[in-house]
Amino acid sequence: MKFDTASVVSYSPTGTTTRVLKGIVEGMGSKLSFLDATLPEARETAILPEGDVLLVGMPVYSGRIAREGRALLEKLRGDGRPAVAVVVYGNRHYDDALLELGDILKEKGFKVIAGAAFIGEHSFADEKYPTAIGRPDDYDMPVIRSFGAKVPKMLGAADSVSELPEADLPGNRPYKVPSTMPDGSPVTDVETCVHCGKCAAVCPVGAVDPKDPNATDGVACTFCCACVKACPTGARVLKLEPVASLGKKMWDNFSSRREPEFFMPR
Ligand SMILES: Cc1cc2nc3c(=O)[nH]c(=O)nc-3n(C[C@H](O)[C@H](O)[C@H](O)COP(=O)(O)O)c2cc1C
Repeated sequence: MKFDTASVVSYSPTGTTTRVLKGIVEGMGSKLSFLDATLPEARETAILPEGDVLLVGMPVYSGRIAREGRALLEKLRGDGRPAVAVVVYGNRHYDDALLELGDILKEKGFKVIAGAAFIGEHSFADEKYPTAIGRPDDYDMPVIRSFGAKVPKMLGAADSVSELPEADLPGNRPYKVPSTMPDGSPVTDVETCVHCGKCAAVCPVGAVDPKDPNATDGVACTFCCACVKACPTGARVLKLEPVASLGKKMWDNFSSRREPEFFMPR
């Protein structure tokens, strides 16, 4: 099948999903247009991708794809084109997220030919409770590229999209009901804050007031921890309980290394 260009759509508050997608694209070896739709302006002005194949990556939040990412996918139109669904999760599990992503892509008119679940540093990880810290790492990257390399092979083996088999993605319907996060968005230590504004600049939902980071909109906050990870002085932290203990809870229960999984017809 003729395959010249790939389009990539990413939503990635702490950057691990984007790193995974870039690795896949390296493995695919194709020309591409990369849409990082993490920040609100990018989501609003998103120009819908038009490549021969679409690659979509979303982080897993509470066993589902992240809410803001889901809203972005509503804008897509497949017109029968093939798509690859990728979820990135923090070493607990991805539950129904990959199935959900595949279902949305199908609903939008794509043919989902492959899916994968990769592991990324947990949003709540820190030096003390380092769940999946540094992932995707040097062991993951060749695996990620090898997944990418399989995509052009699959496409090349078929004469048309109708000949391409659909991927069977894992998960259950109805999907898991995401747990509601308790109150407790990140706070800023005024003594160590240097007022650089990075916390506000990286927030995917515009919840942080650049003039006063402690005036964070706790309703809009998705607990993605982009602000915490971007803070150059460590002033921005998850401090309020019970959210502050989630990092420890993850480490206590989900520190055994999980490995990437591919779902594509043989
Ligand atoms: C609110 C929230 C919920 C999460 N839920 C899960 C989960 O259900 N399973 C899991 O393994 N990781 C979970 N994570 C971790 C993220 O999926 C993981 O850190 C991912 O790499 C973040 O992607 P990003 O760097 O592209 O933002 C959650 C993170 C957040 C912020």
